[in-house]
Amino acid sequence: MRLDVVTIFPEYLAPLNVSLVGKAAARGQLDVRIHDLRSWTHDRHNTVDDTPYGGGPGMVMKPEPWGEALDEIIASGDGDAPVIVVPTPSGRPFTQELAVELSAKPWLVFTPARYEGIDRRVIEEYADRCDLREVSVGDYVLAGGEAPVLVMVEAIARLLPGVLGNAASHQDDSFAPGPMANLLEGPVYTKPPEWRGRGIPEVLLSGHHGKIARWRRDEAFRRTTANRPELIEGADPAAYDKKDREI
Ligand SMILES: COC(=O)COc1cccc(COC(=O)c2cn[nH]c2)c1
Repeated sequence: MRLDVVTIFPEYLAPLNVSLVGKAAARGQLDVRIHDLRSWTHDRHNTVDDTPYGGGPGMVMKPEPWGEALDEIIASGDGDAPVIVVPTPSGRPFTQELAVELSAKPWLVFTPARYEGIDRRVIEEYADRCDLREVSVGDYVLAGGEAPVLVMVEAIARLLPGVLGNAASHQDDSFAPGPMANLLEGPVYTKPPEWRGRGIPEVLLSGHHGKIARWRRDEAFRRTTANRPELIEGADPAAYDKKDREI
């Protein structure tokens, strides 16, 4: 997978060259290219923003630098068009499902904005030419889209085959499809068997895999009901019972 990011803060994306994503890039599974938007400005001050038409607070990112940047990046591909991902509070929610969909794409271009956002005509121009997704990582407003890019790239890259150590790990992800879909993960424990007077739930020491699976499902239900009740109506308890019978 090729990943391009266009930003006025390239140093903000440095973490993409370390840990999980860094290793995948080193192994050639990921081709990460960080671009400084100001490379496509031509004035003495490398201007990327201007005052908003219609007035109002803050500044808007000018269309010209984005247009030159995206034209050059898209032209550098060997024919196929990238999916352009625009982090924005007003986008569709970033979900595990979307992470899975994007992890199957050969090329993603992220366009994190600063200020009050990018001139709308840039989005219209590239939505006409590419598969463009406006995506929100949460219902809050950040100073820029760079942190959302780090979040989305990590969620996507860990799904790439061989990038996450144990391939089985993401079957049990929260929100992963299947009978445990839409449930939050339950609690996890490891050695020592007692820590500050706190032990381990007996069932986890029983070696009875059926009981352990049921306990984990019940704990996931309990935690989801407590923290994210809105996810429960999507769950189908009958599917869980069927799953237990299969064990
Ligand atoms: C067309 O899209 C744009 O112009 C982007 O506009 C903005 C405006 C303000 C802030 C941001 C950065 O993203 C977030 O704050 C964000 C993403 N997810 N949750 C919060 C982006």
